[in-house]
Amino acid sequence: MTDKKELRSRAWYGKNDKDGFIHRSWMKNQGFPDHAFDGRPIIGICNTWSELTPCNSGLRVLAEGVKRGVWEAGGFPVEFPVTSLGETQMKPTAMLFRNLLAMDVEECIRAYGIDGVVLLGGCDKTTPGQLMGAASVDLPAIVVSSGPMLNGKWQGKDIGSGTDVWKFSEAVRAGDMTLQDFMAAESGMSRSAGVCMTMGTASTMASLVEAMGLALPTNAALPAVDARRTALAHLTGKRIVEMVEEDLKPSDILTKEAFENAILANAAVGGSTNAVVHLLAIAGRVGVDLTLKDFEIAKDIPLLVNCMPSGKYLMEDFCYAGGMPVILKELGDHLRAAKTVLGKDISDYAKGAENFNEDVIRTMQNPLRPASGLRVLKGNIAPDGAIIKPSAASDHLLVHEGPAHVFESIEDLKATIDDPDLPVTPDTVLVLKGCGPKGYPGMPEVGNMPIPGKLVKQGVRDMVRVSDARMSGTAFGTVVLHVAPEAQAGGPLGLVKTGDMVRLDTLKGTLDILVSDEELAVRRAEWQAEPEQYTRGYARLYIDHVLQADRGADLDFLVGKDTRTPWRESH
Ligand SMILES: CC(C)(O)[C@@H](O)C(=O)O
Repeated sequence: MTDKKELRSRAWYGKNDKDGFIHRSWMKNQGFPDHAFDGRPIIGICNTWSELTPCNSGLRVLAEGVKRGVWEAGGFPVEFPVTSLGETQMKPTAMLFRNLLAMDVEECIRAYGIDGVVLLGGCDKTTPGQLMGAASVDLPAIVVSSGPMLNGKWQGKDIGSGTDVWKFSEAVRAGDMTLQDFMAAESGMSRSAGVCMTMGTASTMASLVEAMGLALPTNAALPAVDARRTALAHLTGKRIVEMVEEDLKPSDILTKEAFENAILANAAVGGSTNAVVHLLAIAGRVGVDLTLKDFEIAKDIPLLVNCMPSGKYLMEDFCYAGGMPVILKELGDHLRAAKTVLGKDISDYAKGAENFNEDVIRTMQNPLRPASGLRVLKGNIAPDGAIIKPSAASDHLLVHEGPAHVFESIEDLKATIDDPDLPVTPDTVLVLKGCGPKGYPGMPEVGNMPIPGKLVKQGVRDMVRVSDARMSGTAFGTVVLHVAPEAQAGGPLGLVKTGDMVRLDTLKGTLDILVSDEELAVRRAEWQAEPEQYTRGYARLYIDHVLQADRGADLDFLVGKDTRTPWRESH
């Protein structure tokens, strides 16, 4: 007799009837011996590898590392593919499909006879999509991230994914860089497997995964092609078998405190604004009451990681300086008590951490910026909130008043932004509508609008920009994002007109247009939503059910979880 809980996989592979025969026999066509089905933990390796997701192109190697570890620990590893989302390849935006991936992951984990799962992801949306899906089933789960690409190199200098693309393309528009050089830089920027080697969204999410204790220490920063990442995958395979034995589930790890640690860490690393929608969506799955207001806990956390876009180095440098364990050590008492995949407190990740380069990883006493947390804004054009990343903004624009120039759509922006007669000055506030979850659809990374051509040529590099869009985690500028509700959902952003005075006060946390309520009521009565362009399939489902940015842009019917094991057989 044993008091051990019967493994979930026994409902598939532990039966001596027709159903057990079917489940085992067909699996045996891959050469798995009888003892693979002897009651050992079966570990799913949920792989988002795809040639169309360059960030995840190294995941096949890591999957093999995980398998070695699972076998070594006495488990049985089975790899399965799920939808993969190539951030830089998908139109209109990979974000449209994050919830589709989450559904795919959730349904696969639930439908298959596995006891625990290793999530192999890394590209921006694959990390949150996998976590959302896994949290909704709540089997033991652990992450291995793709890891960043090697530092970009070009003309003897380090160049960073995304961040330098935005800089170079503005330089071309300003006439400061030749098109030939621009094209040549492309090959030097992406030199190995892995995700953006700036602190973009992918590395941000990997850093937060580590800060939430969902992956083994050092997972965030080890370069994708560093052999130590394959060793980490091996160790992760060993650990997930133990986690199944301990019944250590996402709901044990993803507490409110873990989300608070992610928010604190996001400030310290100068992380992506996209973390906000992803953390809110993951929290919704596990039933943690996380709101935009909770992001304010980090407003006085200093910027410690000197990586682009907020600083100058890249992820390889961050890794060699000591990586996330050093950040967790610096955060020290700010960190909340929270259990990790190791079954211990998160503070355990910081033990033995050593800072090998205090310019790359600053100390609390000598930060890059004294306060780095994202700021939440509210006001008459963002009643449910908007966000701004002060560490990537220009100090002189953080409190600003100026006339709006409105782009009614992304097409309007693209057609007019380089018009030499565009009526804008450096004080103008650029406002873009129609780029929220329903509007685009999918809430793309277009919030960091280009500076109007005539101003770029005058040397202007930043202006206040406001939209219902997101922006790349690698981008910079005084950019107000995620305005909720979005214009297409009837939010007051849709009522802004060119010439309205806009007041941004990042210090007070406000964003308003100086237009009377009466005038706004008149405009509202005349307002009409744009005609829908996506009328079928998943996009239709998405538009009908997506929640606004302040609720993580999940689908309304995916919030929460269902931890039941399917009880009906397939034959
Ligand atoms: C650079 C990208 C594609 O925009 C994204 O990966 C991000 O960091 O947000």
